[in-house]
Amino acid sequence: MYKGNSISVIIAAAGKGTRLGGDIPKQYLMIGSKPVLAKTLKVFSDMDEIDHIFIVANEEYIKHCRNIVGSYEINKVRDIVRGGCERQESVYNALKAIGEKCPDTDYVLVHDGARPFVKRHVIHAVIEGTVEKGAAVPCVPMKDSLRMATDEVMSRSVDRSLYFSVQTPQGFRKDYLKRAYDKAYAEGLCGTDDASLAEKAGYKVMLVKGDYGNIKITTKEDLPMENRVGTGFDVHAFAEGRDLILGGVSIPYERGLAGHSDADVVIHALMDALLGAASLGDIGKHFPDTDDQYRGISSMVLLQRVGKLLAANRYTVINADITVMAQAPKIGRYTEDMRDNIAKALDLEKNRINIKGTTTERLGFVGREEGIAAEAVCSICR
Ligand SMILES: Nc1ccn([C@@H]2O[C@H](COP(=O)(O)OP(=O)(O)OP(=O)(O)O)[C@@H](O)[C@H]2O)c(=O)n1
Ligand SMILES: C[C@](O)(CO)[C@H](O)COP(=O)(O)O
Repeated sequence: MYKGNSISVIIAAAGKGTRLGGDIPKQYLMIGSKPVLAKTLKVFSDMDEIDHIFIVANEEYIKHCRNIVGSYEINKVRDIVRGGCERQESVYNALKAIGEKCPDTDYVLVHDGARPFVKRHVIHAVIEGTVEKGAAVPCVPMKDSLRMATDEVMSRSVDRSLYFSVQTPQGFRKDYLKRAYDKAYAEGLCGTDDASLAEKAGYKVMLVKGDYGNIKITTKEDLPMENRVGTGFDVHAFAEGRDLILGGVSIPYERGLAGHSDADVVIHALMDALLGAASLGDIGKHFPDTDDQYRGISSMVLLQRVGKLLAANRYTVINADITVMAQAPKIGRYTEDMRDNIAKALDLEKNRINIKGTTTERLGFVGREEGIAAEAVCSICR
């Protein structure tokens, strides 16, 4: 209860997300460990000022919505209402549900399910404005210069200080919003937001301070970047009669490394780091040493495949840092060529790859020159 008033929130989440594209509507995409819609709902559900939440969802996602409400412990959800073809129709359906299920509601906030970054201070400002003036919307000043297209090729500048970008939640006295929507429905009026319908019904709308971070996820550029790290470690023993291949470079030495493939320990550590960062398992899973097709294969070929696999999962490699532990031979003079090879296989700039060599001061199996070990750390994003 907010100062003796009951507040219901409509979360409009019945859109298809056509401008963003993809297999599922944007409100169900994951941001970190939570779906967009769960993040949005949680903000309102955790606020004492909010009494009731009504979600609007596409018919085929109502069950999924119910699961989100249960899994992410969203409280105060009174109904999940079927959406309409347009946002306006979806909100109207929820408004009718509020009338039936929570008739005690004094104020209604309407918020886009696709605005998960809304902050409490914006919601507070909207509530205060709504209680004071009957209708309030959050907005932010335009940052870019504005031009109005006058025909297909020409345009003229516009005074941007007169214009604001409007966000949600938009708050209204319930009777104002109901009247505005009833009128719009009866007269076939349309608006891109709730405030425009309230205005068409003759109500004045107060502007309150929004937040530039309160974006509506609309196109793929609006999705936050996901950064991940991975580590990889590999060891191969020296063997007589084999070539020594490190980072795709054939290094002149009296022995090579034993293995099913070319035993390029540097590339193996790197591939495990990349696969690990993307939660795609490890090289044993993708290129098992029980499979004859990988006998003697160049690890650079496998690295290219790992790069493609990451790209297919929309990951981009940011950088990789590799430490090669070898008592002998000294690898310093070959690291530039290794970096070139790796950058080429992953289609990256060379400065995203670093390779360092170290001895182990004659300690352990590396120190006894029984084999070579490599460790890789990488970071990827999507
Ligand atoms: N019929 C609709 C259309 C939209 N919305 C919701 O209204 C909000 C703002 O709409 P928009 O960004 O246009 O979402 P979509 O309609 O999904 O996007 P697009 O126009 O790209 O298809 C979103 O949370 C969306 O789920 C809704 O509840 N019902
Ligand atoms: C309601 C809204 O988010 C306010 O900015 C916006 O009007 C929705 O417009 P859309 O065309 O449905 O994206």
